[in-house]
Amino acid sequence: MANVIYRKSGLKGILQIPPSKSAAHRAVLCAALSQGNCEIGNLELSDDLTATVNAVKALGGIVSYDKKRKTLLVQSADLGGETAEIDCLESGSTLRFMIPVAAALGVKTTFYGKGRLPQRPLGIYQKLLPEHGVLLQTEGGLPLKMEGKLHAGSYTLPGNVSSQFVTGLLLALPLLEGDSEIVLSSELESKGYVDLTISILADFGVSVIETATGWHIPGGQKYCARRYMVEGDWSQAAFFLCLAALGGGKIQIAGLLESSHQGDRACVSLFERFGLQLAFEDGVLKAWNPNAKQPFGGLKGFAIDVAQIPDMVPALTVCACAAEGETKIYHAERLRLKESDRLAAMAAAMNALGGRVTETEDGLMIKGVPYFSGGRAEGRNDHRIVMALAAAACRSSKEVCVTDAWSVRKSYPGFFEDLRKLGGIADVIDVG
Ligand SMILES: O=C(O)C1=C[C@@H](OP(=O)(O)O)[C@@H](O)[C@H](O)C1
Ligand SMILES: C=C(OP(=O)(O)O)C(=O)O
Repeated sequence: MANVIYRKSGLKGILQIPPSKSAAHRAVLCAALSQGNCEIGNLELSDDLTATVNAVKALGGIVSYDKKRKTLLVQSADLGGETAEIDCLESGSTLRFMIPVAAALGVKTTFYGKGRLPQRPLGIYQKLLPEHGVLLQTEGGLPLKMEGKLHAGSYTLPGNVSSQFVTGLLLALPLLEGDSEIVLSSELESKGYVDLTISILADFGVSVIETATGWHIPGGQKYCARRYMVEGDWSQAAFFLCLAALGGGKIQIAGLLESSHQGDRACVSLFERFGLQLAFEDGVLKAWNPNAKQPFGGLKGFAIDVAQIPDMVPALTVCACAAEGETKIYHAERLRLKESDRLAAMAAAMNALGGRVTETEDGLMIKGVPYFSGGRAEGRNDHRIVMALAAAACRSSKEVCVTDAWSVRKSYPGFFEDLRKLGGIADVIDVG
């Protein structure tokens, strides 16, 4: 167990944003399912990515990581086998992507996980997979035992529980003999993640056709091996935009794709709306707040619909706490089902640091305060909570102490180091 102590400091400089965890999960699976050798460049082994790489190995994949070149080599191998054990650690993506993939390969698999993963929803697969030839057995959550081979057909599911079910099916169904349909019975949320899936599938030669209610997926397709470079992570960029908004110094972020399919690139317009200055020049996103010394840093609150961008909420909440007036964050129900209940976690953390946040059924109501007191907040073993709270130190009279520091390894192992490179103070203290 470790705490991180964030202290106020001048932040400025340039940082290389880490590769997108979401894009990397997809690229690793597409590469593993292809016939041939693939190199995936710009890949970092966060804990979540490690879970997906180990899942591929459990299904017979031959994978090696060159740390120096940040490159994963996925050698040609037929995935499959009779049985497998897959430990998804705390990664919802790994679990929800691997279930249909292993089912399409007909591998009798037991899935494990830890932290909050066993409580995160799986009901959609528990209903859909038995309708298509696959038996799922659990005494509640994980471990989950799966047996049978997935059949092509029509898959009807709601779009507002987790887009990861749609992505899992989109990865698996092209492997089946016949054609399949995915039919959405309610509007799709987190749509950007599905767009990202479809674009990476296309990069590996797999096509799906959008229909009025979902997608038509031709069966019998082959994933084509290729060299792939993972783009930068927009969800991680948001923490640095928040730091620029509250801290004032110019932060430059390299490695982001302006035309990305990641829905979280919406952080640009959202932080701009708060009052942050932003410019994308020569592939570098530059962010600064010339009014940082004014009361509320010249930032103003507003209402934000986060149905498509759930991972933005922790960073947006910290910024809103420092912005004048009220900010309403809504359509955020699914945040209660992530690594922590992120609505409860952010409300408790910011209130402990001197913010004014109230939980609503589907989000948060935030009243801005000119300064925070600082103090101690619970990270709740949630990487995005721990990273978001770094920015609170820019406006706090005392230091900000956050528990569960190393949860950042789930998606961004180098977060504290990158923060320090910009002049930030983040001291990690082992507390046994
Ligand atoms: O597909 C993905 O890579 C992800 C989808 C999102 O989940 P939901 O679709 O459950 O919102 C997001 O929160 C998660 O961090 C990554
Ligand atoms: C919720 C997240 O990931 P996952 O669903 O893959 O665990 C996340 O990275 O914030």
